[in-house]
Amino acid sequence: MKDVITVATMRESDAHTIALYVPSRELMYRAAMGVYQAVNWQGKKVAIFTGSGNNGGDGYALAGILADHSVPCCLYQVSEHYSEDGKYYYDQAVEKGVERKRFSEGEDLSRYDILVDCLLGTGFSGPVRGAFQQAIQAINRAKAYVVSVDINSGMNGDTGKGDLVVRSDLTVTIGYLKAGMFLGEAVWKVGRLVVADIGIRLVREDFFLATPEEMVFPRSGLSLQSSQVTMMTPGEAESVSKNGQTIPDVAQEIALRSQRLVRVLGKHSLVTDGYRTYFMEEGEYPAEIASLGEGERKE
Ligand SMILES: NC(=O)C1=CN([C@@H]2O[C@H](COP(=O)(O)OP(=O)(O)OC[C@H]3O[C@@H](n4cnc5c(N)ncnc54)[C@H](O)[C@@H]3O)[C@@H](O)[C@H]2O)[C@@H](O)CC1
Ligand SMILES: [K+]
Repeated sequence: MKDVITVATMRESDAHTIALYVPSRELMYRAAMGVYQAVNWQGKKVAIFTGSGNNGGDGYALAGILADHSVPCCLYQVSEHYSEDGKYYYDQAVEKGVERKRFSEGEDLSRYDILVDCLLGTGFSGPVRGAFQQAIQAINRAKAYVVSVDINSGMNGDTGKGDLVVRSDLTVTIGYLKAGMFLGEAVWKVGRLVVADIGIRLVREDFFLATPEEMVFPRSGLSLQSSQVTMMTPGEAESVSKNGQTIPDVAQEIALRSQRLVRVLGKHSLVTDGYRTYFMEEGEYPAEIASLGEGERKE
């Protein structure tokens, strides 16, 4: 079972891990290494777009790792500000001779094979401001393969919403899957999704991505083992409604994104096939689900 968490949980878990277990600089290096390992960079021309926070810092650390592996890359800085750890890895990248540019509108990006989006991560809120708007537009216009780090820039990590959002071919999310990646418009913005495990200790669990074997209906013992079923969200109604969504909304959207059945556990359970959402009293299950076939009944 994989955890799917909110931005608040991610940020609290980051802080908890840094306070007790792993220095933040080490976590940033691990994040960048996770991105490095998720992509085949050899022979590619790479541009990394960096913002002002630690998401930008991941980009600076990645630039250093690429330099160590003789992959040419250019840093496009969209802000002149750095986080503390970001500045550390920026200085390292400079020492390693990485090319750097201030991003300006109308930049010709046609020579790059891969664009890396390190503009905005879990610290993003509100509408995209200033030069970040032009940078997101430029990334989305380009023909290159786009890799978003942690969260597609401009996307709300809890709701999947955003007026101006990077469209990625691959999103390497740091630590844990974020709920917004399965909701709303995220369906159209996130290509492939992978998780880079960097050793973050979770402070709480919000949602789960479950294996089919974990989808056993009470009383009947019906187990949905078909490949159609992998997602389960026992998220608390309270935390879901913070995003202005009802539980059926959340389940339905996650189902649409994942093309899987979704079950929200609780006193009343809920199952959706991506088109319709079924409410169930404890111990019940809808006839449509039951008719999935004998072969799918648990022995
Ligand atoms: N130490 C940690 O907490 C770790 C953080 N990591 C990375 O750091 C990210 C979080 O870093 P931060 O908390 O610094 O936040 P971000 O880097 O996501 O963004 C914060 C920056 O964006 C700016 N910003 C916020 N909203 C904006 C808007 N609407 N328009 C334009 N600019 C806006 C803020 O002024 C701030 O400078 C994660 O997504 C992840 O990529 C990873 O390196 C792992 C460790
Ligand atoms: K990003």
